Amino acid sequence: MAGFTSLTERLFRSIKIYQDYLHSAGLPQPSHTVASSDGTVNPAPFTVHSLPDDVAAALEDAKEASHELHLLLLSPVEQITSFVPNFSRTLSLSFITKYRIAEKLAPSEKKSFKALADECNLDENDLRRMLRLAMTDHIFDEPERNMVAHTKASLALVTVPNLAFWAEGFTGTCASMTELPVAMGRWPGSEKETETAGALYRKMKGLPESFWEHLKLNPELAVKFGKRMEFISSNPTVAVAGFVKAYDFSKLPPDAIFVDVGGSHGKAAIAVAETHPSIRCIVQDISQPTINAARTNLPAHLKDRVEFQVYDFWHEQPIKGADVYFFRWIFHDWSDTHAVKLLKTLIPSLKAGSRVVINERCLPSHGEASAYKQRQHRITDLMMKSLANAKERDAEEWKAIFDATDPRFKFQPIVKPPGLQIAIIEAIWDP
Ligand SMILES: C[S@@+](CC[C@H](N)C(=O)[O-])C[C@H]1O[C@@H](n2cnc3c(N)ncnc32)[C@H](O)[C@@H]1O
Repeated sequence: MAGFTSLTERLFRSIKIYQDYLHSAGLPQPSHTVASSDGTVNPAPFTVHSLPDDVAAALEDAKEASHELHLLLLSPVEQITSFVPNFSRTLSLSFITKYRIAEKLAPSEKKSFKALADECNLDENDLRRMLRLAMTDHIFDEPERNMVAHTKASLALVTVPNLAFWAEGFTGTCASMTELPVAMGRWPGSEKETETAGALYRKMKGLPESFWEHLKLNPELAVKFGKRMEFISSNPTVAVAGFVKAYDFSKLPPDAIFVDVGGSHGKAAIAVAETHPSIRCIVQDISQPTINAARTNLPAHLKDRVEFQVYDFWHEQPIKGADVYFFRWIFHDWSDTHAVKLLKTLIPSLKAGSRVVINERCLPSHGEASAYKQRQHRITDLMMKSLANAKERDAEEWKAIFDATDPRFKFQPIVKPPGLQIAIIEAIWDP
């Protein structure tokens, strides 16, 4: 664990690199204030500017050092008590997204709490109290008493595609996650998707206990879920482009067959086909409407090389002898027992040398990453637990599910491309 002085020096050094770059590139210094030119869609919502690699690394380093420094500045008691505000802050975001408050305000407009409350059919005092809490995170501003204006963060809820859907869903998931301690005590080690924090929460609301059942019965939620996934995929540290760049395609025959299992709209397959002109891709998904939409939206020049197929991955894999069976964000939705079952459905279709390639998180092992770098992995892991008794896995757990399925799977070294949150996990079939 780094000490106070070294963290301060790191912070000073990395901020200087970032500031010098902004200065030399003629870019504005960081601020929360909406500039007159703001209000347009930011094509790269996760970064304010597109930065050279070394400057992006310095910025990341500054975030990490300031996070650790902040924790060192708190007393041990404050470290504990600061958890309460952390949780409450999600409530104001939940309120803002539920009532679409950000959309009611133009980029450079000032509007009274009263006018906003009237537009949302809410009580003025309730709205003021929630927004004033959000303002402590610089989400909205009160430039003069009782008047509300956008900050860059509140405006992002309007201009960044699907961010508001993601925030609404995420704050809802946080609410159901509060049942985790109860669920873990009631059903220790359960792998059933109906014995979860989410199930307890949904039951209280009279909804189906299984998340997947809930999604199936609620088309409106399914659409929102798709939008949230799209937002998550727009994060460059998890985007499919990162996989395409990092995976060594030279290992495959030039005319390889690449099956994107549970591939949704086929983003991964399309990216592979675009960059590798002789690879043929098949996208499989259980959802007929998803496959229909994906077919309609496929760029015309890929029609010969990207096919779509409705398929339920709990049944035997219909594409025999493919070179790659690719799974992105599939295994983390399922417990270990299910993961083994899923791998077994592939076995009758594998040829010698077929590869199972998984593009998901690989949790850091002990001492591998700082607390700051671990946090998002740990949150996602518990989110999957609360959703369906599913999980994120570390390197040992990934190997264990292949070993438990069949010793003919030869597990390969896991690749963790620098700057990406998601890893490449691979096993080769060796009969
Ligand atoms: C978390 S999304 C991942 C989508 C895609 N791989 C990606 O990276 O964006 C899970 C996908 O699995 C699909 N799915 C769920 N159960 C399935 C099943 N039994 N068979 C095939 N696909 C399934 C869903 O329809 C959804 O598109």
